[in-house]
Amino acid sequence: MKIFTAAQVRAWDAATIDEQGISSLDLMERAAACCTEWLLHHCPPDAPFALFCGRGNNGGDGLAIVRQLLAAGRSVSVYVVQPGRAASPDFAANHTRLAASGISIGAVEEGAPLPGIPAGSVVVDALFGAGLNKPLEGVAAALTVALNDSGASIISIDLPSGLFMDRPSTTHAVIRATHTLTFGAPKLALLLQENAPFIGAVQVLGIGLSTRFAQETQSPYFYLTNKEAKARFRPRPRFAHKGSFGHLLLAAGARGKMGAALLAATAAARGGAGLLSCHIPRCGELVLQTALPEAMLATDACEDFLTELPADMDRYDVVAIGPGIGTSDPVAELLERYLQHSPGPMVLDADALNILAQHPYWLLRLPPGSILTPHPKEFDRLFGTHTSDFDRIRTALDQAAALKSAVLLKGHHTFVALPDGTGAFNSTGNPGMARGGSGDVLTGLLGALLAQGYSAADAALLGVYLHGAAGDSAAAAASAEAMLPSDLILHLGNAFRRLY
Ligand SMILES: NC(=O)C1=CN([C@@H]2O[C@H](COP(=O)(O)OP(=O)(O)OC[C@H]3O[C@@H](n4cnc5c(N)ncnc54)[C@H](OP(=O)(O)O)[C@@H]3O)[C@@H](O)[C@H]2O)[C@@H](O)CC1
Ligand SMILES: Nc1ncnc2c1ncn2[C@@H]1O[C@H](COP(=O)(O)OP(=O)(O)O)[C@@H](O)[C@H]1O
Ligand SMILES: [K+]
Repeated sequence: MKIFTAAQVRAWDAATIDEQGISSLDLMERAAACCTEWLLHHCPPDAPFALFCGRGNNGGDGLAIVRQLLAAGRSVSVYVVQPGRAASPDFAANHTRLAASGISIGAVEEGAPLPGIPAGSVVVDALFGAGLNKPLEGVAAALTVALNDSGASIISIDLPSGLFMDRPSTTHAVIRATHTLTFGAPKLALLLQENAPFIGAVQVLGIGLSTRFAQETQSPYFYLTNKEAKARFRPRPRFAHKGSFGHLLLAAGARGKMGAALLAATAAARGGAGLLSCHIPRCGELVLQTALPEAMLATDACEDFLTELPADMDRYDVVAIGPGIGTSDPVAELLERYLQHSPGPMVLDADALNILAQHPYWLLRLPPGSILTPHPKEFDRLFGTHTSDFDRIRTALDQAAALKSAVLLKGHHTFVALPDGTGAFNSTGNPGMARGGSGDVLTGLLGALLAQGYSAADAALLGVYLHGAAGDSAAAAASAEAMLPSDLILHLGNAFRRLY
């Protein structure tokens, strides 16, 4: 599913109107009907609604929703911000239709007291949507702050008012929605970690926008859903043998951090690598051999941490390195040797990324076709401080192209920057995965997918999707509260089955 810019969203509406021979007012009615249906199904049956409308088409949606809620027999109050000022034609048409019903339409005016919100009301925010072109100020900003402070549930139509679609919004007043009902496809701003305080739970409402426009219009960003993951998945051929699926070398662990190595190794084994060898310090030998008999060991001479390259590096196809290795000087020197001698693409995670942050020019040695898996802190250590996620995703795309590798930015909607200049936001995963160890599982899985011959782009997209899907399966079984990162590994089978 593609993610469009504000200009493309406007063009999408226009193409739909043109293609379907309908008026923009008809499309507004359809969008409003989808919102009304959602509200009727998801809000308490006896809750009164309080709608706050701007004077653009977002406000027009709001007025149409009011009319539809009234027709459904619900109690509704409605306010328009500065109603005497210029309005869009479709707003005006809906205003006339609503006024004809006899309902009193309140006004929110500069300098006048703001309307009170009866306890238990559901607030619907239809102030501004995709047309926002400057930060909220004056009465709109004051109303936004008051609605946020009211404690009421707020359902935002299309976007939380005050949130820009494709640039940062963190320094001015923005509605803090409980739910955002957005039209057609998720918008860029709704996928970024920095906007988490504003967007609440996002619901994408299909309002029958043109599929032809969506297919034909280019966008650098897409939403990684089951469809995109399935398109990249290759089932194991019936006559395959273990040599068909590559040999992964996983370099992980140090004293006290062997859990990270075990999680990554088990995920690599379940992720489908044909052969798995683990380069671990001596202290981990017994636990690895006992807990994961499927793994071969390339045990380091050092008891407590990794110090030397395993012999015969050519035996391996892919190297995954980082979970739990520490950042001491000997380990850093070893990472440099790994970068020099890796026989194929690499997955770099955790401490490997922190070491690289200290030696950024080592990145030049990264084999093309590799995958870097930073979370936002590791990302900033590696590529410099960023003040916004919009900048981070741009840097990720630049780095992916320069390194000819995939660069992740992990989070609720992990961003996968691909070497071809496009990037995907993941649709799977849940807060039960916000635990130490979840990232180690991803590293093992990505290594296994690379070992099986997937390109960096396909491995990164599939790995991130499967990891989140395993998380969703684990949460369904054990709850987001009680699930463990090791449950992700047990549920990888369910995740793979979603791709059949
Ligand atoms: N047929 C369609 O297209 C459909 C559209 N749909 C709906 O339309 C929404 C987009 O509507 P929209 O383009 O009219 O913009 P909207 O967000 O209502 O803003 C209104 C105007 O406010 C102004 N303004 C901007 N920032 C401001 C600020 N900070 N403070 C004060 N004023 C500010 C600015 O006008 P300006 O001031 O620049 O003259 C802007 O034009 C979309 O999100 C969806 O809900 C659906 O019905 C589906 C069919
Ligand atoms: N709220 C969340 N929603 C979805 N996925 C999440 C969430 N929190 C964490 N994750 C996922 O869990 C993993 C955590 O990785 P990381 O931060 O490296 O942790 P660690 O290496 O300590 O386990 C990432 O893949 C991330 O996308
Ligand atoms: K809105």
